[in-house]
Amino acid sequence: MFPWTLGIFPALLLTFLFTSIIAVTFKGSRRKHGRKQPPGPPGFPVLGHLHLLGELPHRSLQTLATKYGPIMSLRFGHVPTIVLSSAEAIELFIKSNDTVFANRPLLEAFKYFSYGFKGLVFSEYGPYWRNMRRLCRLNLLSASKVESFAPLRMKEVEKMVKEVEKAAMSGQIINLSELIDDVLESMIYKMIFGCDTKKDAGHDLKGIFQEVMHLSGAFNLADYVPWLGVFDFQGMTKRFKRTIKELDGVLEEIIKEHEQAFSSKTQHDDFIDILLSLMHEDDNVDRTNIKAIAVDMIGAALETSATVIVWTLSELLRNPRVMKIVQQELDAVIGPDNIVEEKDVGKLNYLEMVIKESFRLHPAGSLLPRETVEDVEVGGYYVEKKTRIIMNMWVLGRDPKAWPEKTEEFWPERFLETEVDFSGRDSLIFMPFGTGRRGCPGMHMGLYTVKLVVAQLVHCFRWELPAGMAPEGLDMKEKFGLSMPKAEHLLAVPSCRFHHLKS
Ligand code: HEM
Repeated sequence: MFPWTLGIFPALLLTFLFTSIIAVTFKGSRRKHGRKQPPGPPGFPVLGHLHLLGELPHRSLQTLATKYGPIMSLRFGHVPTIVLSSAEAIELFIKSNDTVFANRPLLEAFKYFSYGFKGLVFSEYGPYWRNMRRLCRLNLLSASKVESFAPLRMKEVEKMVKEVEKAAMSGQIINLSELIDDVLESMIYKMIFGCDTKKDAGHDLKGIFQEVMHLSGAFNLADYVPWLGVFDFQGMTKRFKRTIKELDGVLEEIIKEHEQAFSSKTQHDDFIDILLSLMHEDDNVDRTNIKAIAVDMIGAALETSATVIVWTLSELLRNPRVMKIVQQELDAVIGPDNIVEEKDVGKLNYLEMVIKESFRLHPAGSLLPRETVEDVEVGGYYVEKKTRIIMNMWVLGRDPKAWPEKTEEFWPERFLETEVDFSGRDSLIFMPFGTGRRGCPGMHMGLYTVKLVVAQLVHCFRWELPAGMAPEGLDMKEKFGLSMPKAEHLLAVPSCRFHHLKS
C-alpha cells in the first residue's frame, strides 16, 4: 500500500543535484512551534530522509527503528512523517485517536486513478468518505453479496484445477504466480464488470490495470517535493494522463453496455449493475463515482489476494511438514476425490492458522500509510496536521516481544495459543487488514478467496520444486511494491493426488 519503488535512485540523484543548489538557503527543522517531536536521524535539506529508504524501505525503516525507537520522526522531501514500529505505538497513535489519523496521503497517481479522490480508498475522511464506505459495505461487500459471488469464484477455481491437471499429466512446470494472477483477475473482473478482458472489443483491460497498479506503486518525486512537479522529470504525469484516458475509454464502454442491457435485466449481478441501480435511486452517486469505485475495488482486491496466495504456497513448499498436515486436514474434512467448496473452508482450522502465519511474515501491504486530519498531541509528542503516518506491518510480524517463539520460522502452531483474529480488533500485534475506521471492508471476500484457492491447489495436487530443488533452496526474497510480492515467480511441478476428482 505504499508507493516509492520504481526509479527511486535516479530520481533521488536528480533531486539531490537540483536541490543542493538551493539547500544552503533552506532551514528545514523537525521541531514545530518549539514542541517535542519523536526522535529521528538528521536529514538533508529538501531531500529530508528519502535517501535512507533503499530498495526495501520496510527493512531500512526497521533498521532505523532499532536505533530511534518504535515512534520515529522522519521527513520525506517536504512531507513530515512518523513511522510506527510496534503494536504499542500503533495502539497509542491510531487506536486511541482513530479519527485524527483517518486520512490517507493524497498522492498524484491516486488523484488521477481515483478520478480526483471520488472513490472510497483515497477519499478524505469526512461525510463523503462515510457515505461511500456505507454504500460499498451495504451494497457490494455485505456478507450476502460476498456469498452471492461464491458460484463465480468456484467456476474460476474449477477452471484452474483443469488447467493444472493438464500440466500434471505432461509433467510440466507451472508458473504459480502467473496462474494465480490469471485466476484472480478473471474472478475479480467478472465480479465487477461481468467480463474479464475486453480483448474482443480491441481493449486490453488487464494490461491497462497492470499499468495502473505499476504507476500507483512507483516513486513519484512530485509527491515529496511538490514544486518539482511542474518539471515532470520522470514523465509520470504524462503516463498518468495517458493511462487514465485509456482506462476511462474502456470503463465508459463497459458502463454503456450495462446501461443498454439494464432495463431488460431482472437481476443486477455485477458491481457495475449494482452501482447503476444505486445511481438511479441516490443523487449522491454519479457516473464518476461508479468508475472510481470500480478502480478502487480492483486495486484493493487483486494484488493483495494474489500476493497472499503466492506467499502461502511458497511457505508450504518450503515446509513439507506443514504441507503434510494441511493435506491430512483436507483429506479428513473434504475427503479424497472431492473438490473443496467454499462452504467447507470454515472447517479447515489448520489451514486458517497457516494463512495467519503467512500474513504474519508476509503482510500484503508492508507499510500502511495514513495522514493526520488535524494537529494533535500524542504520547507527549506534537504531531501537526497533514503529517504522514506509516505503520510498519513488516516489523510487527517479526517483533520478538510479540512473537517470542521461533520468531523467524514458519510455524502455524503458534496460533493454537494466540487468540487473535484477522480483524485487528483484539490485538494490534496482528492486523493484516489494517485497523479502525479505515480498516479493510473487503476482509471476508479476501479471506474466502485466499482460502478457497490455496485449499484447492493443495488438496488436488502434490507439488514439487523444479529440477529437484530442495525446499530450503526456494528463494523467499520480497520486492517492494503496493503489496510486497515475492521477488521471483513461484515455479512448481504438480502431480494429481486423486484419479477421479468429483466436481
Ligand atoms: C487478502 C486480501 C486483502 C488484504 C490483505 C487487504 C488489506 C487491506 C489493508 C491493509 C487495508 C488498509 C487498512 C488500514 O488503513 O487500516 C485495506 C483497505 C481497503 N481494502 Fe482491503 N485487503 C484485501 C482484500 C480486499 C478486497 C477483496 C476488497 C474489496 C473487494 C478490499 C477493499 C478495500 C478497501 C475499499 C479499502 C479502503 C477502506 C477505506 O479507506 O475506508 N480489500 N485492505
